[in-house]
Parts: sequence; structure tokens; C-alpha cells
Amino acid sequence: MKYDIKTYNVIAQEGLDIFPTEKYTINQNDKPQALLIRSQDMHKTKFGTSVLAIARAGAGVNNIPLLEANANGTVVFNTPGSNANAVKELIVAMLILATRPVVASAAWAKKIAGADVSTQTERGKNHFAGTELLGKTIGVIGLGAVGSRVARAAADLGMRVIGYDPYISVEHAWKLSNDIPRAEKLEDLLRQSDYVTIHIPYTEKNKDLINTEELKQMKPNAVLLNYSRWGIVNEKAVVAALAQNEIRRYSTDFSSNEIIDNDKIVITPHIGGTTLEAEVNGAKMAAQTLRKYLETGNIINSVNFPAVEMPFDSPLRLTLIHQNVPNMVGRITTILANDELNIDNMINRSRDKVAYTMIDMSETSAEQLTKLRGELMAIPEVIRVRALHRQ
Ligand SMILES: NC(=O)C1=CN([C@@H]2O[C@H](COP(=O)(O)OP(=O)(O)OC[C@H]3O[C@@H](n4cnc5c(N)ncnc54)[C@H](O)[C@@H]3O)[C@@H](O)[C@H]2O)C=CC1
Ligand SMILES: O=C(O)C(=O)COP(=O)(O)O
Repeated sequence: MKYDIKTYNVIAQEGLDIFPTEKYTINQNDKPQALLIRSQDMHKTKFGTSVLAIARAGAGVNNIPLLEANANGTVVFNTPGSNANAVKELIVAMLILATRPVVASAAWAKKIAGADVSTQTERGKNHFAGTELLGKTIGVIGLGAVGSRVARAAADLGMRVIGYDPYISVEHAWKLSNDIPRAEKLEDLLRQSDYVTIHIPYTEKNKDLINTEELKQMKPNAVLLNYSRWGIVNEKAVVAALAQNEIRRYSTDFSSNEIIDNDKIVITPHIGGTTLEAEVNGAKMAAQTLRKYLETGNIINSVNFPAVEMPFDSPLRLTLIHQNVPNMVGRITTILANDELNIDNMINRSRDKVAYTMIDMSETSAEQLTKLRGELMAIPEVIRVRALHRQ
């Protein structure tokens, strides 16, 4: 059987090339085994039980209903860090654009007409003085793949950096240089920063993280940058804060009717991760992760399932997605024992309410495998059973 991969959004060809045509088709079936997506809103796009996995080429997964995926036995992946450099470079650009009138002066220069364009242009520069980033303070909210790179780049520009991330992973904490101090409270960061940049996921908890109260804690000349997600900054509050000169400027990757006409708001069309390099990185990582899962059952970079890796050395592997309740392993192995099937190797991991078990064993007949799958699926807490043959 070939796996069909359904794609949404622009997925770089370099990623699709990772699927060999003898094992995979792309967009050929209305019941695909896996989805390869970017920002497609999967809350509005129904996916059926045929979908074993969804890979999001990119970081944010707020566009995917994870609880529904769990209930469906659909493993969701993202590609951590694949577009982090792209976002970092855009932040550097937006910081500079907030201090130097590059766009306005360049537009002005193009309008000069007459005999001595060169002299006239030179004379005009006094109207376009800027300020420098050197020595200014930047607060970086979220120190993951993007935030840690932004912090490093800002330090390299000579800025004083304050980080804030109460949930930082050990991996990112290790990578973060010791010369980046971290605020205990968000308020401490907001009160000290000339620039505040947000690099966190959109979750229920992070909705409106920056609201009226937080904006009042910021410096009147401060610039707020949101290249994370719409909804993390409350738009009504930011519009009001700008009108009352409580902050100087808001720069964001997410537009809406609320902010589009505001001269103090700079909007880009969600281009943080839109570079050729990031698109190729993300598509390749997503495709490799999907192949690994579809062909071996091994799980890396999942956002709703535990990481599970076991060398696939036996001829047959059973993978079971089930609820994380006591005695599942006992019930599963009892069924195998009753069928006189011997287990070579086994692993069981859980994450929140779901668990995943892989069992390696000798090859068995098609009839016995069908019977076994039926018996395992009859356990009420079992959501999905797959049988993979080593190739
Ligand atoms: N504009 C664009 O095109 C892009 C936007 N993004 C957005 O940026 C977000 C971050 O991306 P990555 O750095 O790759 O993700 P990541 O998962 O590596 O880092 C996120 C960090 O935020 C921290 N965090 C979560 N809630 C927080 C809070 N309330 N306060 C402080 N820290 C908090 C986490 O502990 C983690 O360290 C993504 O979730 C996505 O929404 C990411 C890439 C491109
Ligand atoms: O990776 C992310 O979270 C992004 O926001 C990038 O989104 P995109 O893949 O460019 O639609």
C-alpha cells in the first residue's frame, strides 16, 4: 500500500522530494494517510480517521485542534527551529526600521526632481535623523528557538537584553548565553525596555498577555513587536495605548480591521518564516518526521504525543495509540500471550491523556494479524492499532 500525503499551503518541493514515489503519492487520494501543512486552519478543515499524522512545517500549532487529533489517534508534529533564523532576521530589520526613517526617506528621495538632484537630496537628510539601537534595552518575551536567537542578535548589536521565559526548556536554557539576564516577572521587563519583542506560542493562557495593564507598565517611547501570533497582544488596548502616547509604535506580522488604518502600527503579512531557506528547512524536516513515523512508528518532534524511538530490528512492529490509563500494557501483552505470540522488544510512553506502545515481534500470518488487530481494537481504551513490516 502507498501512503498518500495531502498538502495545504505552499510546501517547498525539496520537502516533497523526500517521499519516494514507490511508497508515496502526493494529493492523489481523498482519504490521505498524512497531512503536510503550514498555517492552514485545521479547526475549520475536517480531517478524517484515515489521517495518521499531521506535520506542520513551522513552529506554531494553534491552527490544529490537538485534542481532536488525540481522540482520532492522529500524531501532530512541528519543525522546531526550522524558521527561527528567518524570524530573527526580520526582527532585526523591524528594530532598525523603528529607529531609522529608511522607508520615508527613500520614498522622499525618489520624488526629488530638477537639475541638481544630487545636491537637493543631500540637503534633505537633516529631516531624516534617526536614533541608534546601541545601548538601548530590549525585552525578549519567550526564549525558545526564535527568542534565544533574537536575544543573541540584539546583544551583538550592542543592546542590553532582558529575557523572560518562566517555562524555558532545559535545551534552550543551556544554549542561552549567561550574559542575558532574565526577569523574574514580566512587569520588570516591561518597565525597563525600550523595545519589547514577543516570541511565544498562542495558547489560551497567552491570549491577551499584553493588555491595558501591561501596556501601562511600558515606557512612553517603547516599541512593541509581535511576530508571534494575533491575539497575544490585545489590539483594542494597543490602539488605545498608542493614542494616549503610552507607547510609541507597534510592529506586527498580523493584520486586522482594528489596526489597519493606524499610522503608528506597522503591519507585515505574516512573513516571519517566509524565506526560501526557512520554507525548504521546514518542508524537509516535516517530510522526514512524517516518513519516520509512517514507516517505523517512531515519534520525534510531536506536539501531542510522547517522543518514542526504538530501533526497528524485528520483522513486524505493532503500534498502539491508547488512553493513558492503568494496566494497558498488561491487557495488551495478555492478548499477545493468549495468541502465543512472542514479544522481541517493547516500549510504552505517555503524555498527558494519551499513551503509545510499540511491540516488535516475529512475522505472523495475515489471518493471525487481522485477528490480533481485532482483539486489540476491542480494548475500549485503544484508539488505533497499526502493523508495520520492516523493509
Ligand atoms: N511570524 C511568523 O511567521 C512566525 C511566528 N512564529 C511564532 O513564534 C512562536 C515561537 O516560535 P519558536 O521560538 O520557534 O517556539 P519555541 O517553542 O521554540 O519557543 C517558545 C518559547 O515561549 C516560551 N513561553 C511560552 N509561554 C510564555 C509566556 N507566557 N511568557 C514567556 N515565555 C513563554 C516557552 O517556554 C518557549 O521557550 C511560535 O509559537 C509561533 O506562534 C514562529 C515562526 C514564524
Ligand atoms: O512557523 C510558524 O509558526 C509561522 O507562523 C510560520 O507560518 P507559515 O508557515 O509561514 O504560514
